[in-house]
Amino acid sequence: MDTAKDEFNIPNVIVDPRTRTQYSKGKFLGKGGFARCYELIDTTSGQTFAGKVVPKSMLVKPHQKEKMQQEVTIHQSLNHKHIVQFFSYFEDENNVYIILELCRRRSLMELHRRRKTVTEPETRYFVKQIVEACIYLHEKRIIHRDLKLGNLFLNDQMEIKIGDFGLATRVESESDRKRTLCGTPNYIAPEVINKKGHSYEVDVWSMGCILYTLLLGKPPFETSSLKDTYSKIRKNDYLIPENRISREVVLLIQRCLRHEPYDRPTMQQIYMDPFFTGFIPATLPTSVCTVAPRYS
Ligand SMILES: COc1cc(C(=O)NC2CCN(C)CC2)ccc1Nc1cc2c(cn1)c(C)nn2-c1cc(Cl)cc(CCC(N)=O)c1
Repeated sequence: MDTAKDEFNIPNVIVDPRTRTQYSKGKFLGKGGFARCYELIDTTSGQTFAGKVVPKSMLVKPHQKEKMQQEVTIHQSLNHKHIVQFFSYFEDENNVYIILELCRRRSLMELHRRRKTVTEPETRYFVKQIVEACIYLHEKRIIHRDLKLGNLFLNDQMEIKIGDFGLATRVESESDRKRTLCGTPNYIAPEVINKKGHSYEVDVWSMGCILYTLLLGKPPFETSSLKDTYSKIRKNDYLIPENRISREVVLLIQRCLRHEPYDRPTMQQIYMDPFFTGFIPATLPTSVCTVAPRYS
């Protein structure tokens, strides 16, 4: 067995001791938090996965171990068309490995960066899939808490797959309000900044930010400093140029970005919103990663 190691102590052949599956290490895909992500190829089936690799040297403090365990426990429990499939989790002497569904078209972040704004039919197509997955999560009493373009992965069929449950949590009861969030969500809700209790409504807030960013080309509260962004979020200070997008989606964004959590719609109510009565393409070509589609 080839035990050659590169600078990150990842052997070129990785073995899952439980299933005895052998993976060869492929292309570096990117990094996030403590993790580095690689293509991992099952040497028997030839199937390629996204392998998140976390050095154990990064998991020394108890709360870091607990956070990793929480991510695995939650992600392992999920099974939905629009959520990244969790396949396996194992470790060797140096690293922890999480074997996940590979999404070859990367994420909405790259599409957004390339396209700047997307059309309303594309937005309905993507957001409908995200909301279906969130209805499933909230029914299982799970809050994702870090819905953002970079966590909304895309497969070769241009289907959405929600990933990265590193900030996700389980709500103990319907009245349970979470008080802590260790980490900094990208589209952070005001009740999290103000350290009030928070719950499912933080994912709805993120949906408002995602809708705004896809359609208008930049996030609603963006400034040059985190402090100023937090101040705008606290004051609910954002503008929607109403002449550029339809009335329905202006109203939907405004409802999702209401300062008070209980004033926001549930995911089910978003799903039933008039915005989704507009044209929704059944599929999208991969060309939308670079150019707007022409609807026949
Ligand atoms: C073929 O599939 C992919 C390719 C690429 C890619 O082309 N990355 C290039 C690699 C070379 N450098 C120079 C530019 C980016 C990136 C992601 C791919 N797929 C891909 C990546 C995936 C997943 C599924 N599928 C999952 C699940 N988790 N992660 C994951 C995990 C981490 Cl820790 C970091 C990143 C990178 C940040 C990001 N949001 O893309 C991703």
